[in-house]
Amino acid sequence: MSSDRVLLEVRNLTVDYVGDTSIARAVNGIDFDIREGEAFGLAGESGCGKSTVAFALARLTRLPGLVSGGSVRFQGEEVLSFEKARLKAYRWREVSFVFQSAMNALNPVIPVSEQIMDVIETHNPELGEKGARARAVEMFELVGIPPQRLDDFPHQFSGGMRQRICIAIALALNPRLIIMDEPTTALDVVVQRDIIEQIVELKSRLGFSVLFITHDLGLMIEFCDRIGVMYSGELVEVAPASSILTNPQHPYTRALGSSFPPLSGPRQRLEGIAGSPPDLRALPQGCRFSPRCPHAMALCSQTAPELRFYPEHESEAACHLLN
Ligand SMILES: Nc1ncnc2c1ncn2[C@@H]1O[C@H](COP(=O)(O)OP(=O)(O)OP(=O)(O)O)[C@@H](O)[C@H]1O
Repeated sequence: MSSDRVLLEVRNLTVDYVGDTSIARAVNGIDFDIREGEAFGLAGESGCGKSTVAFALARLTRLPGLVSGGSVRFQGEEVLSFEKARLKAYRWREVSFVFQSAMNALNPVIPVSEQIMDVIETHNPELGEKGARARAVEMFELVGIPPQRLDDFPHQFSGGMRQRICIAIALALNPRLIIMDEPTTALDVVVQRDIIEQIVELKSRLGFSVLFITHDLGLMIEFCDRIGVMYSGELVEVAPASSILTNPQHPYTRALGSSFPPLSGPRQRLEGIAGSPPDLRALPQGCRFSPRCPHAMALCSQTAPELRFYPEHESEAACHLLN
């Protein structure tokens, strides 16, 4: 269960990719909060900026990417101005990351035990080798892998098990926030669901928050408390997962929902979304979705709408049609 206490507060976050002759603003001043114990999802078509946001929150943006503005506050502290030592603690102890390709990041020539213990000992030198091993055993048990296998090499595990090991490493320091960017996409559907169910169970037991990015909208709705929908580097809607498809406020959210097969009920034709997202170097004036929006009005191609809270729907949306 999530509480009302805010863990991470993102305000006006802006991220650019700087080229030789032009700048692409991949994230354009977005605002959202992740609450304590909450699973927050970021949805949207490929290229809308989800991973760019995830990297910026963990201060992992690398050139040509540049966080050019805004604020990211973690428990009230400004992450964007952390010095080196504070950043190191933030990245592991407070926030950790699980990527799609995380399982390939395990070093193939080093036993898994050493790789987990290395993370634990670096951040908790007082535990010593014995203490670190005990913690590694505990983490293996937590993600459902027999601890007898701790000294095996990565290739001795299946893809699903390797991804569980990465989740064990991500959880080893008991972080408050786990950023998961397509954490199970490379795995088969049954293993994906199994791992997600396990993360849900761990989340309710340990109380951490999750930022979840996946193309699987069904999985996201099942797993998340709230979902932010991004379009062309901006948040167009933030709403409870339970109502985002049944009561979407923004035409893009509606379109995203109708391009997604229903989980139950009669089969429907997928409407899809005509057209494609704009080139970041040649953005339309006004609302970025207006050239594809079936309901666009004259105002939409003149003025960009702001994200506003609509209490009757418990959601925020950025659309002139709602005003
Ligand atoms: N290193 C880079 N250099 C230049 N542009 C980049 C770079 N990385 C990403 N971009 C651009 O930034 C935008 C956002 O990309 P990002 O990977 O964050 O999107 P995404 O929503 O996570 O996509 P996907 O779902 O495909 O992972 C895209 O237009 C992409 O082309």
